[in-house]
Amino acid sequence: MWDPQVAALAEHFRVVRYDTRGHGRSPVPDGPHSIDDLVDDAVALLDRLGVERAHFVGLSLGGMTGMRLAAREPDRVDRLALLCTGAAMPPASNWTDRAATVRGGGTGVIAQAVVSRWFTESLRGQSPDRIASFEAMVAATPAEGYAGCCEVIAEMDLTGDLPSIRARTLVLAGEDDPAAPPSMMAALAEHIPDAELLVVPQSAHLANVEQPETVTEALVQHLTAD
Ligand SMILES: O=C(O)CC1=CCC(=O)O1
Repeated sequence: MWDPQVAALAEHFRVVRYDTRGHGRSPVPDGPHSIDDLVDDAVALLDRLGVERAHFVGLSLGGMTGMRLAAREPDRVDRLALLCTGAAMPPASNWTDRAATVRGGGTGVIAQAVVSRWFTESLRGQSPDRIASFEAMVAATPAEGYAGCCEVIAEMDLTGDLPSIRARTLVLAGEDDPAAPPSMMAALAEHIPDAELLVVPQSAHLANVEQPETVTEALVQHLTAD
């Protein structure tokens, strides 16, 4: 997911990417899981790598992990970048219904609908092969891993954490993101004390993929600024 940014970030930083539990090449532990479990995973990874303090960049569920990490473990987070995410995503039934659907039929049955919210209609029309590769990625995600993370979002409300985030924070929204619209992102920027909001035009939920130059430049600027 971060392929478009990694080379530019690696010019400045040691870059570590990881798959959230239940996704990609990470294990699918028994649930139920909570946002604190996802934070425990991030802290365990930092500990394993001997990293005391890091910048954290997260999109969607990764951003939720970043918010909770920065609020719960303020000494471990230097700067924070939150992309296309929210402190809560009600109603919970959207997520518990989705969990039930994938447990019943696998992630393949939702792949097309999910990815249709990740990119604008314009990109979907121009790059069907790219869209197909993201649909394949969703369809390859273990059903239990995906469902367990849907339940994390269903249960999660980080609204009370926002004022205690000390990290300087970039809040980056996709202008056309139906999942985390700019109004939701503006609320994050309003309640996190040292936050700046950037709305990226012509992008939906995966703004970093659809507008890679704009997002990479914003991240490098945010993470390297004095
Ligand atoms: O895939 C989606 O439906 C969009 C989304 C919102 C939060 C999240 O983790 O994914």
